[in-house]
Amino acid sequence: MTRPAPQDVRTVACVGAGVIGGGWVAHFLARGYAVRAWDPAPDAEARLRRLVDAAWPALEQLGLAPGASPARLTVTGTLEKAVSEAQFVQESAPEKLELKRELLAKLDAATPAGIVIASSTSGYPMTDMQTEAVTPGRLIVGHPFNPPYLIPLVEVVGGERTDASAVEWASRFYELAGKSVITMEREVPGFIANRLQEALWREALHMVANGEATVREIDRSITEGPGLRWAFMGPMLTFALAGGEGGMAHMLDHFGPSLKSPWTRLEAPELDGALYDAVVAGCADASDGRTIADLVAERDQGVIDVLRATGRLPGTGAR
Ligand SMILES: NC(=O)C1=CN([C@@H]2O[C@H](COP(=O)(O)OP(=O)(O)OC[C@H]3O[C@@H](n4cnc5c(N)ncnc54)[C@H](O)[C@@H]3O)[C@@H](O)[C@H]2O)C=CC1
Ligand SMILES: C[N+](C)(C)CC(=O)CC(=O)[O-]
Repeated sequence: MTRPAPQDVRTVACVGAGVIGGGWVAHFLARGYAVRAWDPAPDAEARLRRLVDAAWPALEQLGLAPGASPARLTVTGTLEKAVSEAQFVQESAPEKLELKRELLAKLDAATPAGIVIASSTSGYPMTDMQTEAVTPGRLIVGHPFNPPYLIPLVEVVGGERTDASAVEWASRFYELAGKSVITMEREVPGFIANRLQEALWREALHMVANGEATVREIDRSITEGPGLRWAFMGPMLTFALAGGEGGMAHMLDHFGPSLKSPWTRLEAPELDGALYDAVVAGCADASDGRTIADLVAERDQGVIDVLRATGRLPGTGAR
């Protein structure tokens, strides 16, 4: 067993370096880790370095750990080279179950014994992904939020064959790496936050499909409405306040019966060509000429402003 204490980790490997893998790379670099990354795409290194460069101004605003630098990123030519000296591995390959199964088995074979390997999956249970691994006890889900270098939350959960010690180790490691961790005691479909987001997203798609609301209206309904509260108070306590001095008990007495009103559709809509085109066109319209890079910069600044305003700028921690 070569698992270091979480506070002794110096080198992490990121396998799969797209939107989320790249975001993890930026996060770990900013936290002062040496990062070894591997991605099979021919243009992966250039893409990854562009992502890190674009994220760095935001990370500088948050405060870098001593010694943190993009120069501590090594992009390797093989998966084996990325993980051979890693003290933690974060997998962020495409969301395809068979691919994840094979990749996690490969990572398990190539990573030194005992080192914890986390998957960024948005929803596959680890039980379904760890089927091919020889030592599945060290495989966990560490589900981040985009961008991982700014959104604190990580949902951590193991599968049926995961050792409890790996879940505990990963939760502590992520905390030390500046994340806000929810450690789940058992596998739940969609984890917690994604299950909530998916419900909202499903209803948004129904409204676009039925011409009930535009993409722009849907986004504004959140940013000018409930989203302002959700940045610092979740939906439960927010609704407790809807009950006035009677709190949640009065809220339930008052509005509980309307839970049965047919406001929501529950079944996902068919993502047919018309809905696909309407959502893509609606987003282009709502972008008002801003490029994806413009929107990333705007989002990053917005998240930093909210974290600062609510007193939640993370400490940088020393390595
Ligand atoms: N995009 C998002 O908002 C979020 C995504 N996730 C999860 O993160 C994971 C990655 O998603 P994205 O970064 O969005 O996808 P992406 O498409 O941006 O990146 C995937 C990367 O994996 C690489 N890749 C392809 N085959 C591979 C293999 N066999 N081994 C290693 N790398 C391989 C691709 O070249 C690509 O660079 C998925 O499991 C996804 O569910 C989690 C949270 C949020
Ligand atoms: C769209 N998504 C399901 C991949 C999103 C996530 O998994 C988390 C996030 O960043 O909102």
